[in-house]
Amino acid sequence: MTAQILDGKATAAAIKSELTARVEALRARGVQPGLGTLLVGDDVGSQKYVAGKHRDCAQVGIASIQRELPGTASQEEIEAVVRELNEDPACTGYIVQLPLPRGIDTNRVLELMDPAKDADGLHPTNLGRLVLNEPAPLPCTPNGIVELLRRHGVAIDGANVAVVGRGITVGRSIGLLLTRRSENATVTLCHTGTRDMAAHLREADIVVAAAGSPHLVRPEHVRPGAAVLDVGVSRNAEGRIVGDVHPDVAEVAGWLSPNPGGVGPMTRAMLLANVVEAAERAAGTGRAG
Ligand SMILES: Nc1nc2c(c(=O)[nH]1)N[C@@H](CN(C=O)c1ccc(C(=O)N[C@@H](CCC(=O)O)C(=O)O)cc1)CN2
Repeated sequence: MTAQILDGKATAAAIKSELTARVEALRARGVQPGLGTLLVGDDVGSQKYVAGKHRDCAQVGIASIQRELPGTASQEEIEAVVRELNEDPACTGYIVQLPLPRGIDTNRVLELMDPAKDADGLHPTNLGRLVLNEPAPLPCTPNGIVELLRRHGVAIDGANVAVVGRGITVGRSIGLLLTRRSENATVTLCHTGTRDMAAHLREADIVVAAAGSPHLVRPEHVRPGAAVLDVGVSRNAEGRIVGDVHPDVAEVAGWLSPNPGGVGPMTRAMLLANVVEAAERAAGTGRAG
């Protein structure tokens, strides 16, 4: 068996073209959505992701507001920019690029954000709304994974899903999405304390590998025909991306997301979707109420 590709690049392009039409409709009503980003420090990966987010904005007609601080910035300096973005009327939604430098209290920064402008869906109020099944911006990578599976016709309803990794942007939040009635999956969250990860993975119809551990998921861990999503990003000596999924998994899986070209572009597309949805909600034309 050679797995079919869960093509994030092509799917994100289709979503962006749908969003372009929605942004045009907003602009026709005098509403200009604007995405703000706060990048702290000089991590090359983070710089690249933020640059990609602003390129996407330009493509779909969303305005860009870019704020940068050096890696030496204090908690107070970071919080001052967050307050500015909360107040800036041109910024209809924004993100704080993660991770923040060591020594910064990330939760305090996220909690200071205006939840109505939280384009990442990571503010505690919005994560709480997700738990309560109330309308909220959804965390971008989990939402991108759900959309990628849906648009490729992979069944989620009733599926056993094994997630590897308990980080805030993916592992901890994806279970909240996938166990909603609308998705209806059964989710097992594996982490470094899990006794027999292989046993959980072998039971899964869908595997989400988000541990940041190169080639952690190997062919012998995967049930033939399963869908495997490779979210982890590590870099080799040449700076190339190495995912969490061993390339030989393609011989066993039914579906596989490439890395790069899978979940990354979907993360960016769903960020734009959150910005557009928030602007639509504010303009009284929202889909999500
Ligand atoms: N505030 C946030 N911080 C972080 C998030 C997040 O959702 N919100 N997720 C990740 C990084 N991330 C988004 O910020 C992200 C990761 C990867 C990509 C992407 O498009 N990757 C490309 C490859 C790019 C490359 O060559 O390096 C791909 O997969 O094809 C976009 C966004 C952590 N931080």
